Amino acid sequence: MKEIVIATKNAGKVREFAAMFAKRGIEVKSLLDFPDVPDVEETGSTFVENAKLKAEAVCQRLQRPVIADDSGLAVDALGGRPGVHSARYAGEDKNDARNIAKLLHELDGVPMEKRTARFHCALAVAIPGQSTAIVEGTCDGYIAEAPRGEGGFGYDPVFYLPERGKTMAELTPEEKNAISHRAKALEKLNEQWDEIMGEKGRTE
Ligand SMILES: O=c1nc[nH]c2c1ncn2[C@H]1C[C@H](O)[C@@H](COP(=O)(O)OP(=O)(O)OP(=O)(O)O)O1
Ligand SMILES: [Mg+2]
Repeated sequence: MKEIVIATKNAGKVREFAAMFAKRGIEVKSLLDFPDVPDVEETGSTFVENAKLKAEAVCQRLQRPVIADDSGLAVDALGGRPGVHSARYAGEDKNDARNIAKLLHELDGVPMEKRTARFHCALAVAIPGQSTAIVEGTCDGYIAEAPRGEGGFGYDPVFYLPERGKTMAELTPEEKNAISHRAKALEKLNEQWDEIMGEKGRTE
């Protein structure tokens, strides 16, 4: 396999997948390259369900192997919210800055030790004629009291990693791609690659 389609229009995800698959010599395409593919409604109640919905709909349409990523942030003090609603937390327009502002507002007055949170990533791999495979990864941290850093995307500027004394947005792309929920899910996919991809997985 020389090329894989990621069923996303999120440019931040595309950048990270492109960097991580480049190590295997695989080129990443996304729905930004297939503008005619309609949006898939994320009607599931879990990351896994939504990743499956996206991967299977786009695989059905393109008739080739497709990976979808459904991911988000679960904050303990908010009972796991925004969770699967992370992208549209502050409104349908999926605005990162407004999502962060809403999150900080909801956590106003909550002390640092109670601001524990976790990023989740579910990856669904849909291949024509096969059952869909799922891998997952998580990354633990805290919600900072103010945004910091320019890297990454989404909630990265407020996702604080105590062991580094930095937010996810203050890491280099290489550093983020070594520890993120997405990187951990991809590691699991790598371990199962031959099994999942079969003949299609060969690099030649
Ligand atoms: O590494 C991350 N660093 C920061 N924030 C992140 C990360 N990973 C996911 N997130 C946030 C962004 C968005 O608010 C939600 C994903 O929502 P999610 O539906 O999976 O993606 P999306 O709608 O942006 O693109 P698409 O569905 O086309 O893949 O979680
Ligand atoms: Mg989405």
